[in-house]
Amino acid sequence: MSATAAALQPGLACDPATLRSMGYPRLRAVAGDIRQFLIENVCRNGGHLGPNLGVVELTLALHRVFRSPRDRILFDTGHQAYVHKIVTGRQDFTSLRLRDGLSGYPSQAESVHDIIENSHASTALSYADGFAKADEVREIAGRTTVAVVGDGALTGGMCWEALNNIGGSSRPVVVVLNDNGRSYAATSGGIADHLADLRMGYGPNVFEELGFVYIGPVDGHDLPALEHALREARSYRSPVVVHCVTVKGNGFAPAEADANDRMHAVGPSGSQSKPTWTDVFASEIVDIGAQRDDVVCLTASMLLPTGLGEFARRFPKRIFDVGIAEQHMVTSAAGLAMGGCHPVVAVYSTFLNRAFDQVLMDVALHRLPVTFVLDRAGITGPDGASHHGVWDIGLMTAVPGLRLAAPRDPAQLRELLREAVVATGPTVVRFPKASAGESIEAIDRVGPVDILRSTGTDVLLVSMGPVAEVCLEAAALLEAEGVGVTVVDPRWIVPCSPALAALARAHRKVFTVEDGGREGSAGSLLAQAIPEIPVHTIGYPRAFIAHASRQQILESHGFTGAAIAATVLEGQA
Ligand SMILES: Cc1ncc(C[n+]2csc(CCOP(=O)(O)OP(=O)(O)O)c2C)c(N)n1
Ligand SMILES: CC(=O)[C@@H](O)[C@H](O)COP(=O)(O)O
Ligand SMILES: [Mg+2]
Repeated sequence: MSATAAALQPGLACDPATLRSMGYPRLRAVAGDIRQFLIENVCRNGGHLGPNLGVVELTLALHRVFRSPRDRILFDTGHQAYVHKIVTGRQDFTSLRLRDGLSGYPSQAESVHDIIENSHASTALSYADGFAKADEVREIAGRTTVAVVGDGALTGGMCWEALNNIGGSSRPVVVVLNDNGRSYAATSGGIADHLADLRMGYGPNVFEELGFVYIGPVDGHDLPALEHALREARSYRSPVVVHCVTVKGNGFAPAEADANDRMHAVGPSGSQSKPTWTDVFASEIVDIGAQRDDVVCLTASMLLPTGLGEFARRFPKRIFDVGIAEQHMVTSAAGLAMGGCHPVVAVYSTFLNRAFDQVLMDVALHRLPVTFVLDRAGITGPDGASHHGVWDIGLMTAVPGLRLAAPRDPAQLRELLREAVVATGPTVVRFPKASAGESIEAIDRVGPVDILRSTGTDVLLVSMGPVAEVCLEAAALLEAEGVGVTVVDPRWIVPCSPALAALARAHRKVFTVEDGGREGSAGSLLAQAIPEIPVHTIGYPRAFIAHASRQQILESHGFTGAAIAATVLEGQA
């Protein structure tokens, strides 16, 4: 019987205890129901379909062999934890990734079975190392720490730092390698080649060399084989790697046939796709690449999501996919720059967080011409707190010599990207996960600063990035209240330009609006430049912001014309 669209067939108990009481025929039927449930619900609401279809049997086996939450089951990245949620009491996916609904990642608030909420890859083995050490220090025996890590995540350096610490110890850690041969695209490089050898059953085994017992390759869709391997792993009471071979998108032909990414992440059904900021970048970087043969592009396993697909097709010798390895990517870009290239590092804002030291000490300290293109900057939405790109401005304001641009529209993205790739030092260009919108013309330009509207000097409204439309709406509302407003767009928001400071000094009050955190904001740089004039910064609080749609979060944080106008009027008082 196929599962209903809203929830698994009522009464289909598939909690861990019930799962343990089932025979394999019944289990296989449950696996089929779960697969159908995932297809119906994720295709409707959006989410990570391919990864979860690939771990149905694996997750059932994990919960039959290990006793969560006493045994911890950690999911690396967490995008593949839907089945885990279904078997731990959360079978209504109608609210998946919606405001106040089910998170698309493990959530401690949802269940005692959920542990890692961070959606950044390659962390689970380090958590496992810590948990196992804590049990040893506290002399808690008899439980196992299990970490499920994908072959893509395994290309992340943190995994190998953790393997170095876990291997050879006597701590009961079971690493379940979910090897489907893909990140988004097929994984490549030395680790991928080694895993391919192991999948064929031959070759020296890196895990054994590091002090692990290696069990595998195991068919990741064969329930008896999986359980046998996991029971054996549990029995060793020492570090073990169980190498499971799975199929991303298993059981759903359109996913299995998806050459790009096996339906890694699908949008809500019926969602219209207007040209996005990523599309604008994707076309401009190809034009730049055609004119500049020193321009090379780098991605951390996200070639298509960051818009580099066409660049890769046109310039196959000038594209580098380094795996999920942002720290390495940045310092490799530093090497490329020292070697005479102009690297363009395309990365989601939130994932650059982990490469801050590399930006600071490997790129900026050497004053290198590297351009960072930060997609998904600002609020992203359904992926929740660890995916919002709200820290990049604050981090980058601390980097000496680095300049950061926040385009307001497609035309400015093209213009600022071209300015960035001819800069002699490090530059950043950031834009959100959103449709690119219409161009917003300037009425004048003072130095690098665009004047968008000017009806008086009571208030200077500084629009930074994709907020010009709501700033202009606010200005119209304020003018109706008799407040004279000038709206400007600095374009380069870090560091604060003298032209912007001079404009601000000609006004009574200054308000800045930016799609980023208030702490360390570009607005705070302006405030430091003009201490004699009050500057009010509109941005996000120093908080982790829960998942909802981008628009819902923008509105709830005052990013509307009316709310900005009200803030200005209050500030005027
Ligand atoms: C640090 C970091 N970089 C990039 C991403 C984006 N991302 C999410 S899932 C994924 C691929 C993960 O591949 P794998 O670990 O093999 O899991 P699978 O989807 O194949 O199950 C990537 C690159 C991320 N979550 N974290
Ligand atoms: C889990 C992960 O990090 C990515 O799959 C992310 O969910 C993709 O985000 P976008 O949908 O914004 O590309
Ligand atoms: Mg994978």
